[in-house]
Amino acid sequence: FAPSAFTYNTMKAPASSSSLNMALPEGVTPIIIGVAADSGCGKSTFMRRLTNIFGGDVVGPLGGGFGAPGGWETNTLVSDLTTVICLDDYHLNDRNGRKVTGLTALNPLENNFDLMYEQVKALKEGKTVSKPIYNHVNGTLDTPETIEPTPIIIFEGLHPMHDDRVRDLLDFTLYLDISPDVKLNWKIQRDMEERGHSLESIMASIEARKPDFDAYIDPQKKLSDMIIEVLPTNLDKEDKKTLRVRCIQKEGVPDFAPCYLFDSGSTIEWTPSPEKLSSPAPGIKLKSGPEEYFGSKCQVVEMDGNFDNLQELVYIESALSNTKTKFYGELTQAMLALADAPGSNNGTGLMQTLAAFAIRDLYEKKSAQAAKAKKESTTAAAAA
Ligand SMILES: Nc1ncnc2c1ncn2[C@@H]1O[C@H](COP(=O)(O)OP(=O)(O)OP(=O)(O)O)[C@@H](O)[C@H]1O
Ligand SMILES: O=C(CO)[C@H](O)[C@H](O)COP(=O)(O)O
Repeated sequence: FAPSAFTYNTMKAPASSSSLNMALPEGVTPIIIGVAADSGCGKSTFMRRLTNIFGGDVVGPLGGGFGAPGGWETNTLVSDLTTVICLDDYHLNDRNGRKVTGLTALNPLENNFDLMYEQVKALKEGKTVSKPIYNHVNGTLDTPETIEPTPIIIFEGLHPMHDDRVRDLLDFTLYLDISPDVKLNWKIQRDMEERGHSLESIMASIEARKPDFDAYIDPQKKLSDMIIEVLPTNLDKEDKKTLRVRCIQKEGVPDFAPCYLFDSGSTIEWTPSPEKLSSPAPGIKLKSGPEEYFGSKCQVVEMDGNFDNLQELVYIESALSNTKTKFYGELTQAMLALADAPGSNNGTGLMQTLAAFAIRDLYEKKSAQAAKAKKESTTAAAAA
């Protein structure tokens, strides 16, 4: 049984709190990434792309054994280098408790930011923590699980950037900004077609969450280093399925150089040759250039439309610079490895994969800096 990030919300952790993930190498400070999005906006899919880039087996939460008698639900996903922690685990009250307060889980008052801060800080310092678990099946707060730090720790969920103390600890932040129409389509696909919910209940749930989403979740996009915006296509106003995806990358983020098409600083609109990249109607168009996003200077790469043949993506890869890949074709290869994942024929998969390479690059730069600093301090100590 090979676990995938698609299943991690329902995996069972072993009753034991032992962990099989790789110990943190001496002197390495974990890098901490925040990924913010509403529920049902593609976080699990993105996590799957990210852990795929880092390689190593996804050993399952706390080292496998899930499904063991007496195991419990966990939201944590552990692989060799990465640990993905779901911030739902920091809900203050269980589902019944929220019925009493009358507040939604999106409201900051329903989340324990003091504990979140303490645990993000401890993990960043290389310490082990005992983290609560929010059980989405029962709506209960379950027995905490032991989390040991790995070199990369990802905090994904509703509020990674809401609390200043937590935000200051994050080395890189990402927001998945899914437009309301697209969000509804994805919800219908999952909750109606796969989970048997009615259209009315899906619409009612989105409506009920909207005020708190607007007040507490959406504002985090302004604070993010990278925003992946998913919108309906501009190529055909009648087309409700095709997506336009924009990767908004802030300038001036330490150790992060934005990706662009053809020429840095230029504004480019590009319709790839249909001989080299076949696409179904309404076609495909790319753009790249500098923009302002809520007062910050950014570099934006955009793809509108779908492609027919994933192998041909290498043509687009050849036009992209600063992808942080290690060899030509690695981007296409990473997309091909997860060809079955949602968004593999459009800009959502492409931009998520670019984000994953950016995070790998950041990790490698920070590790190299830590190794250099350690060597210098050892040399200085020996000389003294
Ligand atoms: N790029 C995409 N293209 C098309 N559909 C997508 C894409 N990403 C996600 N979806 C759809 O949205 C659904 C939710 O995606 P996913 O489970 O990754 O979101 P999530 O943010 O992890 O959700 P939750 O927080 O509720 O667990 C998927 O089942 C799929 O139907
Ligand atoms: O927004 C959510 C997840 O990101 C959930 O609504 C929240 O965690 C509460 O969960 P549930 O609805 O299963 O009680």
